[in-house]
Amino acid sequence: MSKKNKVADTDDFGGFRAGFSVLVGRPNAGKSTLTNALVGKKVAITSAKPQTTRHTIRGIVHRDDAQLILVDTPGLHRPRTLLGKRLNDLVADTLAEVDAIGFCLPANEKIGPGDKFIAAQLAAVGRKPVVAIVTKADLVDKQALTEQLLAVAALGREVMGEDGWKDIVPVSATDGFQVETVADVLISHMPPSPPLYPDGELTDEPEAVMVAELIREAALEGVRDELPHSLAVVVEEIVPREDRPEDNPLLDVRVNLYVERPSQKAIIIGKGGSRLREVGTNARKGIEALLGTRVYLDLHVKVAKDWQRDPKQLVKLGF
Ligand SMILES: Nc1nc2c(ncn2[C@@H]2O[C@H](COP(=O)(O)OP(=O)(O)OP(=O)(O)O)[C@@H](O)[C@H]2O)c(=O)[nH]1
Repeated sequence: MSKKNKVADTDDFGGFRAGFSVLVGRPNAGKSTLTNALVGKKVAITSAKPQTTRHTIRGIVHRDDAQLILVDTPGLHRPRTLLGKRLNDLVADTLAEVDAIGFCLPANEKIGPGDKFIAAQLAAVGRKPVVAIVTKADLVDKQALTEQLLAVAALGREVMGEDGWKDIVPVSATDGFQVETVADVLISHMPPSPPLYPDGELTDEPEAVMVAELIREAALEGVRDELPHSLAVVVEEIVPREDRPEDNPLLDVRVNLYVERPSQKAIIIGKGGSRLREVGTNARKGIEALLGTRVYLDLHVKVAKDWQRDPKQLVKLGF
């Protein structure tokens, strides 16, 4: 991915680095929790298609000197549901497109067949930097952590050859221990590159911008003359609904529509809420197609008289 985005090999972009990374590991290894800790907010947008990749962005770490884009792995951590060539293709595709791989192994569980299976897959990819991340460090004492680090190092030498993993980092995503270090280490393996995505809050990320645009379109349908520039759409949150079956996920998308006057609010909402329901239904179809998953769309219409003049609001609204 990043290679296609590189502008020139000779330019070092003022020391800026940007690229793609994937966290792999068996189920329950702590990948999602670590992703959220790294990204620093609840982002779990699914199935948006960034640039040239087919892979889902799980979150983006923005820094003054770097950008780390965490993508999802299809299949790697679910070996039982995929067989043979298909699995190998999927794995090879994902792993070939990232700049570094973070291999998560929990500190509090012995290395097992699931870990070894993944380790072997990683070794088969060859030449990609693999950073071993020993997760849930808070669950064990120092001695047990040391022992696990040694066992993980031994696994690295076993599958990757003498040099083993590029780095081994213990981390606790829940108490923040070494989360920054994980980011530092992964970023050290990113290539020199300009930022690949705009910085900022969820509202500035490509998926949220597109979601907002779909809602804006639907909300203005047929009433464009009455609501010219006074409508701002802010995606507050895109989060997966908890306790959904894995094969039938649902995303909660919470959105505020800001208008300037109560009369405009009435137009958007319509008689008894009928128009807003229609807006929601129309927008939802587009959003589901965009994100590739079912969506529960929660729309709120608010009057924010001065939003066009308030700099803080403007930033929030993505201007
Ligand atoms: N104590 C502790 N628990 C953690 C930590 N990270 C994750 N957990 C817990 O471990 C469990 C699994 O974490 P997830 O982040 O969902 O693991 P995952 O690898 O994304 O799991 P799959 O989606 O099944 O692949 C959850 O109950 C987390 O709360 C940690 O640093 N410390």
